[in-house]
Amino acid sequence: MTQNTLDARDAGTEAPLVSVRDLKTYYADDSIIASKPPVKAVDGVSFDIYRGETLGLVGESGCGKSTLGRTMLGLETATDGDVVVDGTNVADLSGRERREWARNAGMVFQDPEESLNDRMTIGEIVREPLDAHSVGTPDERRERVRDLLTTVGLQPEHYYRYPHQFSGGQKQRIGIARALALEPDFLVLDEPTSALDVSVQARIINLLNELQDDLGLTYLFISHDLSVMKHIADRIAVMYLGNVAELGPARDVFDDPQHPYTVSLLSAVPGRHGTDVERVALPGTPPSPRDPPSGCPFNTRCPAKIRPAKHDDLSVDAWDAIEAFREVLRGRALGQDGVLAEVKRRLGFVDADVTESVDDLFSNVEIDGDAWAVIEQSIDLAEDARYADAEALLADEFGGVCEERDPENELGDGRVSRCHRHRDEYEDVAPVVERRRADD
Ligand SMILES: Nc1ncnc2c1ncn2[C@@H]1O[C@H](COP(=O)(O)OP(=O)(O)OP(=O)(O)O)[C@@H](O)[C@H]1O
Repeated sequence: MTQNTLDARDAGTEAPLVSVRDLKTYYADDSIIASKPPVKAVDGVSFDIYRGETLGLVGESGCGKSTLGRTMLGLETATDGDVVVDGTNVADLSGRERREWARNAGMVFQDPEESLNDRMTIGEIVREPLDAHSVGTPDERRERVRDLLTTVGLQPEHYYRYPHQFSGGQKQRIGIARALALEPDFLVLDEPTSALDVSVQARIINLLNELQDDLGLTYLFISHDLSVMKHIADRIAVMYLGNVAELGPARDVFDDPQHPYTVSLLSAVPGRHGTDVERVALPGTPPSPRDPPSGCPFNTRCPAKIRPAKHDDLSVDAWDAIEAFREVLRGRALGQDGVLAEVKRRLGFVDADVTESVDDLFSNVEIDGDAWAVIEQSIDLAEDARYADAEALLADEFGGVCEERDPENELGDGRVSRCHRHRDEYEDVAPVVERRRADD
């Protein structure tokens, strides 16, 4: 990206190529028997992508990256919100217009093995979009394919070969040539290097960077791997459970992460800037996108969660035990069949698994006074299979602001970090994470 582009954006005079506003993509459960809540794969995402830039989208598996990319291309239908490309709302397009939009955008997929049809020649694979849109004469199309093969670093003679004759990196070049066939302005690159060896990854990233400069392309580059982003992204959006937790210029996100989730992701990148950043291990697993937590989506695993002041004296071990017990309760509440639970309650059933979890979690930690009284009440409810009530009691007592309210973006200057800790009344993220890690 040029300095002029950056200046224009800073001055607010450059219009974005793509604007995503409060985008939601939910997958409904179609089964008639036991219908569950929808999977909230993308749950209220907003950002802009400017012409000629690469926005890196990073996050753990299942956080909604692919769904977001596919929705932006009109390959999934948004449940709510807008994707506006060059002033046109993708959701409003239909028929011919949607085909036209598809022409101006393309997608490169993770696994070149799977995305290339082994029974077609390379020429046919790359030519397919040109044939589908009846671009030029057959001779012109063949010529264009030969040019495209050269553009991505292959040979025109490869036209009549088959995918199995190529290496992983070469196959990804074929996938890129195909995505470029219709001269798109905007490309979604979904983990395009994840299936490749590190040295091949670097070559594909170089190719993508060169193509961007030569053809003025705009990229959404999806990866679960933050270290890859360093080599390609101008800005980075960090996604967690269907939401963007943090977004900012790549260098700022790397050098000065603001959101606790980014802090923990970065701590897992080996040898970051040669520093010896200690790893922040996240407890538990991401919650189900069918049943995201209330308040901040990251609150169930956050290493900097704001705790209610009245329980300031509880140790890190005590908090870990309480959070782990709450996760057990949430899991059981989610898997609970209402009728079966009612029958168990009436029969005076005691949930032995809960008793075992309680022994496991609480036998070696000290929790006294009011806090323990509430935990005991919750254990009684859980042993009666009243998991949701047990969890609600703990949420009331130990929840705090992170569970009560979804944080807004609390930063300015082109950066986003949705965390309550950026407000003046709370201590900053970094010292809290550091202290809790030291106490661990
Ligand atoms: N067609 C579908 N029907 C129902 N649920 C889906 C569908 N596609 C994705 N999901 C669910 O939506 C959530 C987000 O999935 P998505 O593939 O977008 O995440 P991701 O971050 O790209 O993960 P990965 O890196 O593993 O591909 C997951 O819980 C996934 O199981």
